[in-house]
Amino acid sequence: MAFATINGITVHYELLGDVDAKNLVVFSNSLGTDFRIWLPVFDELVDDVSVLLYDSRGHGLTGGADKPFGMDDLVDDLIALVDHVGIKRAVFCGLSVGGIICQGLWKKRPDLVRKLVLCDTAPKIGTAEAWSSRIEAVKANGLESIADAVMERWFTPDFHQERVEDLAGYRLMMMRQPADGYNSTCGAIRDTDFSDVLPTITVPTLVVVGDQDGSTPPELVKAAADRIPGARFEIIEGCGHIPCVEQPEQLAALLQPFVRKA
Ligand SMILES: O=C(O)CCC(=O)CC(=O)O
Repeated sequence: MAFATINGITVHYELLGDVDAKNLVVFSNSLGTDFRIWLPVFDELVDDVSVLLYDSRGHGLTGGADKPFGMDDLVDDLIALVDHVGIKRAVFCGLSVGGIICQGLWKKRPDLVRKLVLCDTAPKIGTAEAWSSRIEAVKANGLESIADAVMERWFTPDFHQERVEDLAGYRLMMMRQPADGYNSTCGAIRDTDFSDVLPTITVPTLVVVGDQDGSTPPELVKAAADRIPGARFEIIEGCGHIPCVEQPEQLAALLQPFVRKA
């Protein structure tokens, strides 16, 4: 558990392994989660893969929820954290809004990126109307009022039935995010479209999606992969929006050889 002051806010991060490791992966979390979503994947990784985990602005133990922020802030935080830790180049793996942040990182600082792993993400997610009405619902009635609908999108019916305790835990994780941080992140997603960035990506890129993702469906994610020259697209079976939680073995089995390949 480590903290740094980055761009005027406290950022919570964890470096597991060696900052100079060739196989270093930086993970960026999704809306309504903190970096613990990646721990089931970390458990599957072999010794020569090191990881940097962090909570994005307005989420987890990272500050910044008290002032409005946008995608530029989220991308600048990742760049500043990577510089702070002393990483020269790494594989960046982002889930959903975390994947959008990684696209923004590629746009601003391609020198930092060895490879990209984009999970359940797209250059543009959802419509402006849907994001604005979600923000209004959270302002009016809090995160609990949307929690059940979010869980339907995050996890498959099998997960709901068979992993009742985990479902309750991840529901709590979502509801414990600061509502203002959640809403600023919704606004950042609403106001971002990196469609023109994808064709500029020149590093090896792996794009994955859960076959039952209710937030960023396979067609949307496949369309994103199709815009990235040479990108590999893979579907994770029996999985909703959060493969690192629902199918960590399948995600690790794709991620690990991709990261380790010279
Ligand atoms: O998960 C994200 O980062 C954004 C996509 C989304 O809407 C997730 C959800 O369904 O709440």
